[in-house]
Amino acid sequence: MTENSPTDFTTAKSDPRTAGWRSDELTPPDGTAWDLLIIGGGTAGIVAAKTAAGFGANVLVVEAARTGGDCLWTGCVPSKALLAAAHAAADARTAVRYGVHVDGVRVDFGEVMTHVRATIETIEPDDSPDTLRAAGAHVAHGRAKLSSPDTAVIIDSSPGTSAGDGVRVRFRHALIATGSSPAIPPIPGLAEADPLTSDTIWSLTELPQRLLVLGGGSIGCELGQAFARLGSHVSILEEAPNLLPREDPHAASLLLAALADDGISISNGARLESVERRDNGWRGRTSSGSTIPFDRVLVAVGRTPHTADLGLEAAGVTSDDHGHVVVDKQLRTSNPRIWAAGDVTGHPQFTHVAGVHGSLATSNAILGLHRSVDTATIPRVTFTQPEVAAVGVAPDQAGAHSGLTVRTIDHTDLDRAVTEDIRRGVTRLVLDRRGRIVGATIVGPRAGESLAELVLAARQGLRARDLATAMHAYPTYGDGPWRAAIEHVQSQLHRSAPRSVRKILASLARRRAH
Ligand SMILES: Cc1cc2nc3c(=O)[nH]c(=O)nc-3n(C[C@H](O)[C@H](O)[C@H](O)COP(=O)(O)OP(=O)(O)OC[C@H]3O[C@@H](n4cnc5c(N)ncnc54)[C@H](O)[C@@H]3O)c2cc1C
Ligand SMILES: NC(=O)c1ccc[n+]([C@@H]2O[C@H](COP(=O)([O-])OP(=O)(O)OC[C@H]3O[C@@H](n4cnc5c(N)ncnc54)[C@H](O)[C@@H]3O)[C@@H](O)[C@H]2O)c1
Repeated sequence: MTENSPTDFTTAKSDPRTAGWRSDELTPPDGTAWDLLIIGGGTAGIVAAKTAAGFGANVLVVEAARTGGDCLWTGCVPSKALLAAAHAAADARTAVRYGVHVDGVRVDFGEVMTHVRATIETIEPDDSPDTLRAAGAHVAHGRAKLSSPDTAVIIDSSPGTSAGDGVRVRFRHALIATGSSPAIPPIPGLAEADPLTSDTIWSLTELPQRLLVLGGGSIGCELGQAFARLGSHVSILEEAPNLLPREDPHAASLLLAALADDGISISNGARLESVERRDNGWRGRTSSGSTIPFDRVLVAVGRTPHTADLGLEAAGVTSDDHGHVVVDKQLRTSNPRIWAAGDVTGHPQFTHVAGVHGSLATSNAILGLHRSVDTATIPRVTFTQPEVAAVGVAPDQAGAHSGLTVRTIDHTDLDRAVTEDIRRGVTRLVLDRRGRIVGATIVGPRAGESLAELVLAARQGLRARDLATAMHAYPTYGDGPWRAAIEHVQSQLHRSAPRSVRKILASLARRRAH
């Protein structure tokens, strides 16, 4: 796998190449060592910098490109802005099912991308160098490389500056928060087809007519659906038997049906073997013997951590076979002075994880705390329509653990889903022997929002009966988890209650259903 380097996307203020970023003095205020040197100014680095400055520490953030990182410039923010436009187009086209006729839906891709850029520019000030300085951190533009267990060299990489030997800085603690880049598999002919990635797709000025998406994970499904709804003919090729292979297969099958409704051709269980040029574009050959014609290909097969040229060895920091920095539960590396946070650690790659990591590692480093990361209740949401949201144990994994029960509520007769005529969806709760919620998967509109109470429940060890006794507003999608919890409580009562009580419960359940 090779790495792609990020490309320019906007001309917003925190891009040093367009705004003449000013680097702060690299000598620490006490003249000896920085309390915390942060390498990388993405989500993990930014949260760490604000946390450390809040503790009164002398903190220096070194960022090689633009503060804000992947999430702001090429990840969550542009992808959700693009999806908002795509979903609006699809809603307009399908409004006819409510008797609302929206004739002649036309997508202007240039205007869609203007909306995407405007979204970034609105959020960008939260992550800018000036905001970090206002919080009390020092910010430098440059590439940092660890040079010993307590020093790093910072090389200014702004255009017009000569690389030179760089400036050596000393630190009491350092945080590696260098993130990751899209991986490109070595497939014959792929490089010649100038593959797009989540870094470069934002520079498109025209909608590709035929887009091949390699990988049916979060990026492949989100961007595949976005481009299909904006007007591209999209094919998704996923080597695993299901889309979103980390999620419950039932959830994946509902998403597959929705993507097929968008006109997307999906090939599961097949690999791309080679790519060759054709007169009118490109053609991919798959391991199942089929061919896929396309104009552009988007590669979304996972990510490579940024550790290749970081001086890990000189600093005594261990990395694993994939290049991820190895950390313990407290996010400390094999060098006790050095910590790591976010995508570079190999923990689930989400902005909320990067942010929590940044705060936790900094508190442990600066205050000497021993807080551990919670890996059991990390929420994950794929922002397709329908959304696929999950936390904890996936329902299909429940069988692998003893004593777990799955409660499933199909959305076909969930009143809110019926009123909106969006009945393709499901809520599944995974409960342990004591009825505690240890996992949940929801597919449907705003599933990410519905998930929040289940994340809290799983984190706090709440039981189905706690959820069942909390009144939920009618009609909401929150009815899905509520009904699943009630169903569980009822089944437990049925098991233990005498026949007369069971009859009363059954009649109550019947009345509730009417
Ligand atoms: C298309 C897409 C959509 C996504 N959508 C979501 C979503 O909806 N929700 C969600 O939770 N997550 C989403 N993610 C994932 C999320 O963007 C990442 O998990 C998150 O941004 C990781 O943050 P980070 O701070 O670890 O790394 P990054 O944001 O990558 O920051 C690392 C920074 O370090 C800098 N750097 C690297 N090496 C050096 C060096 N040697 N010296 C100095 N600086 C250096 C880089 O320039 C970069 O700015 C998405 C990702 C993609 C690609
Ligand atoms: N909504 C969100 O939170 C969100 C959205 C986008 C990205 N992300 C984060 O970004 C990370 C990277 O996203 P991603 O989609 O690149 O990775 P991913 O790991 O989510 O999915 C990659 C997919 O590509 C498949 N694959 C791998 N090699 C392949 C090959 N040669 N041919 C065909 N398929 C192949 C894998 O089986 C997998 O399903 C995700 O893990 C996620 O954490 C999050």
